[in-house]
Amino acid sequence: MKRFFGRVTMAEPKVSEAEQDLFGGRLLYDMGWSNHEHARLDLTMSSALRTMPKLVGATLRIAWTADRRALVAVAISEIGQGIAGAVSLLAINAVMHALLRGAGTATQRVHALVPGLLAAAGVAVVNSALAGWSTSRAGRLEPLVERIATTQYLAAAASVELEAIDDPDFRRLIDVAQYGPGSARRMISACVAALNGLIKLITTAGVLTVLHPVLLPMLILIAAPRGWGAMRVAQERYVSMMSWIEHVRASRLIGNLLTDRTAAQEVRVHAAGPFLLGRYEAMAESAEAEQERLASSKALTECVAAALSGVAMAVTYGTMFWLITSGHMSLAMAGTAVIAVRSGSASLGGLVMNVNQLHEESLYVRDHGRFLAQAAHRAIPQGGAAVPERIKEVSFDQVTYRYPDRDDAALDHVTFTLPMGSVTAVVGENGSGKSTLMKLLAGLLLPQQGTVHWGGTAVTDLDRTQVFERVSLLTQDFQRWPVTAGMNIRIGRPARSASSRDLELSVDYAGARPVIAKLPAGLNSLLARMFRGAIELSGGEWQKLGLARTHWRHSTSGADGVLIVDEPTSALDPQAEIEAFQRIRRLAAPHRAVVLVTHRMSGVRHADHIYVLHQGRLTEHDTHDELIAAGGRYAAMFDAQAAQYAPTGGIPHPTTPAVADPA
Ligand SMILES: Nc1ncnc2c1ncn2[C@@H]1O[C@H](COP(=O)(O)OP(=O)(O)OP(=O)(O)O)[C@@H](O)[C@H]1O
Repeated sequence: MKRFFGRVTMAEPKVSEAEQDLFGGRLLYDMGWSNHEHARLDLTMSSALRTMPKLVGATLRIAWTADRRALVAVAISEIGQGIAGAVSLLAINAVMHALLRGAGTATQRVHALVPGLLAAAGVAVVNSALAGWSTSRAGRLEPLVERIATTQYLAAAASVELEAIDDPDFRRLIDVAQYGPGSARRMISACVAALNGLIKLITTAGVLTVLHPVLLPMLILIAAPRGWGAMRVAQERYVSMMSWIEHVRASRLIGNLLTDRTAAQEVRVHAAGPFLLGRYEAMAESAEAEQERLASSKALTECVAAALSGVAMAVTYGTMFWLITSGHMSLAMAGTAVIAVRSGSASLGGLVMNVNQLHEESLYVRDHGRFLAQAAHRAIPQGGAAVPERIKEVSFDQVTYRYPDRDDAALDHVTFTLPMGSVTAVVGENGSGKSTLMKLLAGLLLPQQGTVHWGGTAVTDLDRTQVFERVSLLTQDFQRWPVTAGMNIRIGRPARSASSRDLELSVDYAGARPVIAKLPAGLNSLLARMFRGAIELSGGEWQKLGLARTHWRHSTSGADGVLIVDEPTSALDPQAEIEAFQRIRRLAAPHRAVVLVTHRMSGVRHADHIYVLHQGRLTEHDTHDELIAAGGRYAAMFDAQAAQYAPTGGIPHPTTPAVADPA
């Protein structure tokens, strides 16, 4: 009994040898939608019904704002179909009466059938017209609702502070909310189907009650086991899915690695391919066994449900037989009742399934709503003071910043000034806080302590959109947009239209002319490997395009601003690197402050100011010559790199392998 009626539980799937080997144990994805585990497991009819109105209401509100006429049309046509169903039952009842209880000759009785049959045919025509109307209107609403929900999602994600994007909890919410729009779309069809089922059920129940009050509980008795069966199968499926989801994803991850482009070389040369394929097969086999178990369990549950429903059906027909023989019900009435019971039980079974689906989808719609609310809370504030055309300098005053999930500050009481027209270099070991400093400078992060001033005004009081307007970024992981080469440059200031000729200056500035000359359609060549005919550039060629983009952005603004260049030359050959540093230096103009972050000490020496960061603190500050003379951390870093090029530099000899080759 407990097997069928107890709570659905499942043993934790055994960690396969392959998972143990590859991941060191069970893989737990840091994905938001595993948050649904508890909500999904709580998938009982009562909990589904309790939360339903609010969640359905949220989707219907989107539909209402999207196209209220279409929504009203769907509602009217569904209600109309329900009424048509009831009228059709009454017409059938009239036909039964004329056939079984009518007086007169056979011809006269057949004639008496005609009005009832005509009414039934008319109702069927109206019913299918209404169904068509509903389908067409719902077909308009569904994509509209999905589009609105998707646009809301994308707009909200793009408008939040960078800090929110770095926050793991918020990232999880972004992950899970992406399923909301698709669910909202499916909720429309599930709502329509549920409304249809509900109205049909109410009208059938009404007709049955008119025929004989005892038939209504009988109807519920017949449909209830099927509803229970559907719910039970769904619960088992969810429990299994939630228990196996990590396993399935892990095997998919392994499978993807075998086709992945970046892994392709090692898959072949290191023979990682056959190794991973073996692990993939082992993991897939255990997932298949679970699918088989689930299918057998479903078959068994459905058999039990059908048997219970059959028993209830037999009791109903037995009761009807007794009612007929005891003279409480006419034969004609019984005929109508049989039809009503059959259509009513189908409606009830369908309704249970639809409510079930609504509940499932509504979990994702709820996450979508939660994401929109939190994103609004964490959005970059609109408005603020205008940034003056001339600001003379940008300065940091005792600025401290700590990432949300970190104990130590990435930047600790940092104070410095960037005058317009200067080139400032920031150096320091990995993780010393250079990139964080750049994000604060760009207004992407706000200090938790201290102030960043643009001119005389704190960045927190300024209109952030205007602050962003004054910043140009060229970071080591700059965006390689999957668009044409020309658009990859123009997108530095996308609002401004530009012809190929307009972009030429930037192309020349970045030394990218040979790169463009090699492309089949010049600036019009598509740089997106996923599309047919697109071209792939090398890392260094991409960096030249990135530099051209930065130039385009700067050359299209005359106001005071900051150019942030973070490791711009990591992929350039030595000659291109020297030229790139010279170009970056030339970018310092009276109305521009250039900030350069690099580990290449040769590119730093000509900067006007050099700041050394160590564990989030500014430890040294001066010109190259002064810092070398001081013999501190900067001098040590410079000497270490210079020593690599010294003729006497020792090259380590090959050593005996630490792990002996197997004999
Ligand atoms: N998004 C983030 N979330 C949490 N911690 C971060 C994040 N970004 C950086 N950190 C941490 O902040 C510290 C400073 O990182 P940052 O990237 O600013 O260093 P960096 O000097 O630019 O390093 P590198 O030279 O390697 O690029 C590091 O300890 C790093 O792990």
